[in-house]
Amino acid sequence: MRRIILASTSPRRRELLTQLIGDNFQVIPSAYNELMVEGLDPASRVLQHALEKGRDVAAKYPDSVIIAADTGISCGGKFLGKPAGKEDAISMLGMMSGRTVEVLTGIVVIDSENGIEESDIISTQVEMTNLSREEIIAYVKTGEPMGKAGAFAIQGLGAVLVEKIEGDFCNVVGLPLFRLSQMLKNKGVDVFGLMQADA
Ligand SMILES: Cc1cn([C@H]2C[C@H](O)[C@@H](COP(=O)(O)OP(=O)(O)OP(=O)(O)O)O2)c(=O)[nH]c1=O
Repeated sequence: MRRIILASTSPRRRELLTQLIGDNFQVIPSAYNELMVEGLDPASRVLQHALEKGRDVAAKYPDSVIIAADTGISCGGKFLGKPAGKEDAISMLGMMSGRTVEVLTGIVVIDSENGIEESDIISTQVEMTNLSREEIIAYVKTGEPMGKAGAFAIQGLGAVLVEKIEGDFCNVVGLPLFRLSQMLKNKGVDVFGLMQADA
């Protein structure tokens, strides 16, 4: 079975990929600095970041299947990434309060044996509830917003902020598992077969 590598530092992405293929992968973070790409629209930005992360690891690990992703929020066309600190998190959540935002994940699967890349941008519409400043400050004080695009975690306490979504839930967390399963199949990775081996 080909070596599968998740090019990510995200514990959430690791958990999501485990849901799909068990422990049949290695985690090797990319050395790519996400700050390097500027001036792109939100969708192009997450795609470019995902591609750069995947290519960085693919160059170091031949004969593998490399998975990389990048998630951001488009709020009225403005890109929101991970908050720089508590004040930034408060500002982001205030901006999103009562609005429908677009969570965008750029996803890439690279066959580092032949260099063939497959990539996509998956969008989930997320309707945020109205939040008072007191609620926002209380949520930020839990610490959950840090390290999360848009300063919330839908899979955690952040569920309280989300009235409804339209699209893939896993995509909001950080890996669009349905689309990823299709991309892995195109690279000869049979997720059902892998999980049978683990059963
Ligand atoms: C919107 C949202 C994001 N997130 C997290 C997933 C990602 O870890 C993070 C998105 O930021 P990213 O910059 O995409 O990912 P990362 O820096 O955490 O990890 P890496 O680049 O090494 O893959 O936000 C949630 O956990 N829940 C959510 O609801």
